[in-house]
Amino acid sequence: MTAIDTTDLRMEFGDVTALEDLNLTVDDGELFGLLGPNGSGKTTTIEILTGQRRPTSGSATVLGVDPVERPLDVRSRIGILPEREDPPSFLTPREYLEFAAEIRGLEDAQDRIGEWAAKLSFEDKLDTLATNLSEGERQRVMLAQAFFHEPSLVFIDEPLVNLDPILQEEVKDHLQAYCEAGNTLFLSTHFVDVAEELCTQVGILRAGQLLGTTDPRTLESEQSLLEYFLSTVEGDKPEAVPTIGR
Ligand SMILES: Nc1ncnc2c1ncn2[C@@H]1O[C@H](COP(=O)(O)OP(=O)(O)OP(=O)(O)O)[C@@H](O)[C@H]1O
Repeated sequence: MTAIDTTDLRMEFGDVTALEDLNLTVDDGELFGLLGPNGSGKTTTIEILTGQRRPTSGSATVLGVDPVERPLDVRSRIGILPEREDPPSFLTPREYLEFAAEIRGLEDAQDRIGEWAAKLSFEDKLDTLATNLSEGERQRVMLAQAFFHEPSLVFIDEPLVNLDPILQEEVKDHLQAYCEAGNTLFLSTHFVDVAEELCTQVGILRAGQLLGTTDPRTLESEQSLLEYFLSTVEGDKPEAVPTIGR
């Protein structure tokens, strides 16, 4: 089955073409990573697929639903974590997650909140105002809201940003287990090493054009995903691309 399918998806902002006729398919169970330089159209792609932005032309289906015609329907079926999005500063994680649970019609909110706070190690901060949380703690709360209603498809922009190395490893394990259970993950990232370690499919975007997709596990043994990325994008020096450890 296909989780995401786009046909000639195009987004123009005035004279800037953010996406140029994107044709992309992501199958169920894939851990898909969209890699690309700054301004290549990754966020725009996620915004269209999650029903937040109407494309200039072209079409898409997400879990079989058109995100342009039925954005609320799509958003009720998926999880979303945009880049650098925080819980409201004036709410505690518990209050914010209760609010998110109510919107999603979850009846066992307290159980799920407890379960995800334990999984992401913020049980002791559940009743602390978000303004008093560290960046990494806020990212954990946002990860919990993306997953705690158990959607079969989640979109995440930079999943590991601000997490300490221990939690990064735990979140990576979670993301892989989530897809091994048959769910689908759509990541956007600048971190080639993260994509290489986690993803089952990687798409390379440059200036709104999808230049190629590959399964990093099937690259020639002497070719890293970083080399594939650079040769696909333009043959820059490896130092031009950040890795999570930098
Ligand atoms: N609302 C907007 N109005 C005008 N131009 C926009 C708007 N949103 C994005 N753009 C432009 O569209 C292009 C793609 O932007 P987008 O944010 O999708 O890239 P990105 O790959 O997510 O970048 P980054 O890696 O820097 O986050 C860029 O040239 C950007 O300046």
